Amino acid sequence: MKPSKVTLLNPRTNEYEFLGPIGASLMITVLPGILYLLHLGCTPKGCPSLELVKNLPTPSYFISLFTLDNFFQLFDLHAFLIYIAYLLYLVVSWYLLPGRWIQGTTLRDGNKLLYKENGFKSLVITIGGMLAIILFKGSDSVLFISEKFIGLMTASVLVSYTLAICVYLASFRKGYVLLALGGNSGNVIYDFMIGRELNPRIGWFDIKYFVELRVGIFAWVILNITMAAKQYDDLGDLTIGMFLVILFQGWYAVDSAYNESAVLTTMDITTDGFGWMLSFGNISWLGFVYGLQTRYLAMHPVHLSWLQTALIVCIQSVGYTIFRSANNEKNLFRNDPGDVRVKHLKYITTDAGSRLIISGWWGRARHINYLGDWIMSWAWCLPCGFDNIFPYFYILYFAILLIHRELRDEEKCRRKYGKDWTRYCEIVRWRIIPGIY
Ligand SMILES: NC(=O)C1=CN([C@@H]2O[C@H](COP(=O)(O)OP(=O)(O)OC[C@H]3O[C@@H](n4cnc5c(N)ncnc54)[C@H](OP(=O)(O)O)[C@@H]3O)[C@@H](O)[C@H]2O)C=CC1
Ligand SMILES: CC(C)=CCC[C@@H](C)[C@H]1CC=C2C3=C(CC[C@@]21C)[C@@]1(C)CC[C@H](O)C(C)(C)[C@@H]1CC3
Repeated sequence: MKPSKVTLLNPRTNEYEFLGPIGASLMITVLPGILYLLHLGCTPKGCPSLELVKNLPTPSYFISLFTLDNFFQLFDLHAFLIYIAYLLYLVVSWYLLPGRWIQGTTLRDGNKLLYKENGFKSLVITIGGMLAIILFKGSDSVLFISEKFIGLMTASVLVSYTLAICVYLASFRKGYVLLALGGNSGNVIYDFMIGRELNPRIGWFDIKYFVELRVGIFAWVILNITMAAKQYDDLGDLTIGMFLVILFQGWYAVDSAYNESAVLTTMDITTDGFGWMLSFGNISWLGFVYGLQTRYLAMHPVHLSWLQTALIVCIQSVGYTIFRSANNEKNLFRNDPGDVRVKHLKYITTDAGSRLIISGWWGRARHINYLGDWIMSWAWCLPCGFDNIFPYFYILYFAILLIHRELRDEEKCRRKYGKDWTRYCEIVRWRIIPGIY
């Protein structure tokens, strides 16, 4: 019998990533443990806390974290309701705020989806609202968020797992469903982790796009402002280190929202299904790990010298310049190669139709933008001083993420461009760090 169009569009694939079902099982169980370890292990009394040092995280210690008693200590109904109210706020602001409807890239079924672009407006209003509350009602008016940090984090974990389960189950509904090529292996654990449906939607509401650019990033910014308010409430002043971190990370978040349409060409939107990885990764990991430094500084203020401050500002400036100019160069070249700012760039044509830049930033390394992003992570961590390694976890995590992401992107491009990609790699030999890697 001739396979249906849907079957042809959703071929079964057994090429695993992330070490397949075993890797997926480890991610789904261990990463939440690391999330709690980072925050339960860092307290005002110590970071890591003496309790943690005594109970070194052996497997049995990890398992002991997941007892029902511990869960009910971590679960706070009031915090859960606050988090649900936060999600409702995000959905209502997406719905009510005006915004352009922009097209995504062409899907393999030939369709193009529309996305509402109003994230920047929504984030600016959210930041403005937070600052207005602190200005008019005092820094202590938002401290309930800091006091309920673990409860809010638990709420985010519950929401991320619930959302991933619901989207996974909905991907088996009757009718036409476009699956992610890498998320249709048939292995439940793996497909649940990597994401089975490519673009799960409720009407015009794109779940992946909304989660990718709102839930985690907005929580990150709100928690950072809250930690700064806590430090101000404790000290009567803000240390320069805290100021730098909330400025740099707030800038990164606003920059992401300002360049919202750029996310439509990332592999998360074009290739990956929406599963546990993007659900937990955005909602809980981005939301509660990316602000590790401000939570540390709220508990353990660090005073920087002007020379240290100047050095950190330089590092951020170098990182952001590489990050932003490299991303702009590619995005501009792809959208309008005749633009005066990019028409000088050299490129190679490919049988796939896209052009690959071989000069400028993209002639230095195949993912020079990742290098800029990682350099910025140093500027986010150095303000925490050198008394403790906890805040520097982000640098290690991010290096692993970007190296792995580059390998995934390389595989995607090799499949797409074939010999043209080999030719491109002979011209642009370095992956991320020119002359090194
Ligand atoms: N803070 C965080 O946690 C994270 C941040 N990021 C950041 O997001 C940004 C985007 O990264 P990412 O989503 O991985 O995608 P990239 O912006 O790196 O784009 C990769 C794609 O660009 C195209 N491309 C590759 N080489 C060339 C070239 N020489 N000329 C033209 N086009 C080229 C290919 O797509 P095509 O098929 O169109 O050719 C490739 O798949 C990065 O700056 C990264 O640092 C990313 C992940 C996590
Ligand atoms: C621990 C775990 C499950 C990791 C999953 C990885 C995710 C944390 C990241 C995968 C891709 C991401 C992107 C961003 C944040 C982190 C995750 C979700 C991003 C939204 C950050 C801001 C950038 O400007 C971006 C929009 C380009 C980026 C998109 C990818």
